[in-house]
Amino acid sequence: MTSPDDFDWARHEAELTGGPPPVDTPEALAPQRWSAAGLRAAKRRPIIPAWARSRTELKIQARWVVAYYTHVWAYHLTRSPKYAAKLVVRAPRGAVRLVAGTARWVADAEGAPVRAAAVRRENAEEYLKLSRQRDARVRLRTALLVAFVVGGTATAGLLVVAGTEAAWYAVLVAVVAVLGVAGTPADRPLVDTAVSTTRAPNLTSDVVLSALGAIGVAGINQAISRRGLQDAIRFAEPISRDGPGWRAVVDLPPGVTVDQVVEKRKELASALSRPLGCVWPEGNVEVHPGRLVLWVGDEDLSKAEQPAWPLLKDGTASLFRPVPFGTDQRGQPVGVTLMFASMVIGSIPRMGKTVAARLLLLAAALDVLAEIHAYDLKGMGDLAPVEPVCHRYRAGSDDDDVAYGLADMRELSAELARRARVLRELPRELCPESKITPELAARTAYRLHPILIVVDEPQRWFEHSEYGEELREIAEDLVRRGPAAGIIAVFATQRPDAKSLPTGISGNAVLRFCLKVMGQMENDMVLGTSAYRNGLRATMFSRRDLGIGYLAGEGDEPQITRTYNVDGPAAEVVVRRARALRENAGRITGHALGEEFAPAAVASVSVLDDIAAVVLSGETKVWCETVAARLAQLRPDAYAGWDSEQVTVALKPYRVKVRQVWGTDRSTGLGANRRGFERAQLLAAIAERNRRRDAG
Ligand SMILES: Nc1ncnc2c1ncn2[C@@H]1O[C@H](COP(=O)(O)OP(=O)(O)OP(=O)(O)O)[C@@H](O)[C@H]1O
Repeated sequence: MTSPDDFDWARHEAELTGGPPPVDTPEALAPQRWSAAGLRAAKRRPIIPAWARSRTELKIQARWVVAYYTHVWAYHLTRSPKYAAKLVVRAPRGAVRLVAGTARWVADAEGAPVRAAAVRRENAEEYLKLSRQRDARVRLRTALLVAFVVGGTATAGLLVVAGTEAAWYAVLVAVVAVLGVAGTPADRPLVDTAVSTTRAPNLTSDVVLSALGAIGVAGINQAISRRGLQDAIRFAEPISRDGPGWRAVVDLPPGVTVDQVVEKRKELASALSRPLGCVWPEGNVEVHPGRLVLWVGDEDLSKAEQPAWPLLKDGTASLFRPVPFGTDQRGQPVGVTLMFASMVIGSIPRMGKTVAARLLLLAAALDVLAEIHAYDLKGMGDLAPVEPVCHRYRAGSDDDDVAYGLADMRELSAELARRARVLRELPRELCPESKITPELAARTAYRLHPILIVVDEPQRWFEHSEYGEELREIAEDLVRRGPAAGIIAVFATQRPDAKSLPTGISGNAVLRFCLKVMGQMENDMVLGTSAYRNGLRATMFSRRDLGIGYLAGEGDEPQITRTYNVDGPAAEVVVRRARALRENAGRITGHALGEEFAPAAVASVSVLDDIAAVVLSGETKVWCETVAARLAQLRPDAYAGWDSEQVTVALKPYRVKVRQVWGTDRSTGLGANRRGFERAQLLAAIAERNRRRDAG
């Protein structure tokens, strides 16, 4: 027999009532109440708005207000004679209007139609009431008028008898001005407009709904046909002004994700009848994947006027703080904090990578502590403006250019090892959390200042037949371990594929700036795995969106950013100022100082051959640290500062396995297991390299 618990009560109840059992419990249907837990989880809005918290932004806003009102004031001042003439011409008409208006007011003309209506209705009682009211009004107003005329005449008489000539003119001007204003026709204002604005159409819920219904997303269309337009798509917040545009927050129908709409940005712009550069759909995955934040600007972002780079004319920068990089769609400044990060910049050709990379170099130039290494491997001279402040600089990708880069990268690799040692050994109170602080960076004794290396088109390094592998290994190592030691590596490429941006670089960069790309693979290469799937699609940018891209890694959320466009000549001016700052601070080094850097000698020696030279023939296994010490003795200019890590990095491209090997510590005479390799593997790697080299 069925027990009461096994009995399907819901089904039988449904059969009796003729409907399906309710899915939502009463609790789920009850309206939400305020709760302490809810309040604790609530997001607090900043007390002081973002623009007032940033000194740069405050400066920009203040500058705008001053510039705006100076313009308006100067504009009207230059037209004041014209305004005066207009007032004089309009004064007679003003006088007529004033007299006629006063007469109508005294005679209570505005009540005439009501009294006439009472007459037409033959309503004697109402007419009598209205007449009495009119008589009282006329009496009062006539008395007021008489008093005003008597007072006015007496004042005028007093002025004529006792007033100065200046007072007469002042009164005359005032009277003419008042009459002129009174005589101004409604359709021809007295003053011209000092600024012209083109108001874009307002964004209303109807416009958004019908646009979303028109872009051909199957899930939206099905929901609309099932539930109707108004019920299929809901607005999570009221549509509001947000900067120079409108912001609509929409919950797409269940099952539809934001990336489906982002993909149709062009169709959406067409459905909204707005230029493509005005329509910016984005997701808010933190809420749910169907939460669409649609920002529709008044002006095409690529055409909208952008403020000048805040550091263009004055100011200095610190790489420990965000440096001005661009503005978002709303015109708000976007900064980039370079310290403790590596960065990749990618896009199809001619979208603004070099301008973005140069901007970072300019900011670094204005931080006198920063040591700059710049590589323009395209060789077009785009980075030439920053050459006067570079510690290392090279344009081009011929063999000797790549050799120069390799020599520098080896130096940086050794510097990385030195810094790691210094940071390890520094007292905790000086270096909490083993992190470089601005104070530590400023202390010359430790040489822990920020180092920025920017490589434009790094694939030309990585594809080099002889040095490519080693360059790639060091670059990956710098991206991985450099940030913690204050070495910031920035790679900008127009070919974001595995060869140009090896996974060791693309996977480990903290900051990412992706201008227009053509496909999902390049998109994810620059913005990170799954970026495309999460609706972060730099494919939506058009070819006209120069300098506009997704910047990820700076804030909580990736943001659309349009870089400041500092062109070559402007960059030169900034660098002149930066060089003067650096000269004053005694911070001109390396290339900028005219120092000879002998890359050919350094790079022409092969690390592999040098390692082979220091491994003795009787040693079957050798520790990396032993090799590092011997290399430093062999060629101090190339290997000073090397430790076990550098030897590991140098051997990696040649597939010599570094693992724990048994050996004897010569200083203590004790045996130990430490990182090292087998000589046989090293010799095999050299043989393989020689074979490949001979094969061409
Ligand atoms: N923020 C910006 N605003 C307006 N125009 C820009 C902006 N950034 C770059 N541009 C323009 O875009 C064009 C291409 O810039 P840039 O040389 O930096 O591109 P690129 O991606 O480095 O090109 P390539 O792939 O050839 O290296 C230039 O004419 C530049 O003036």
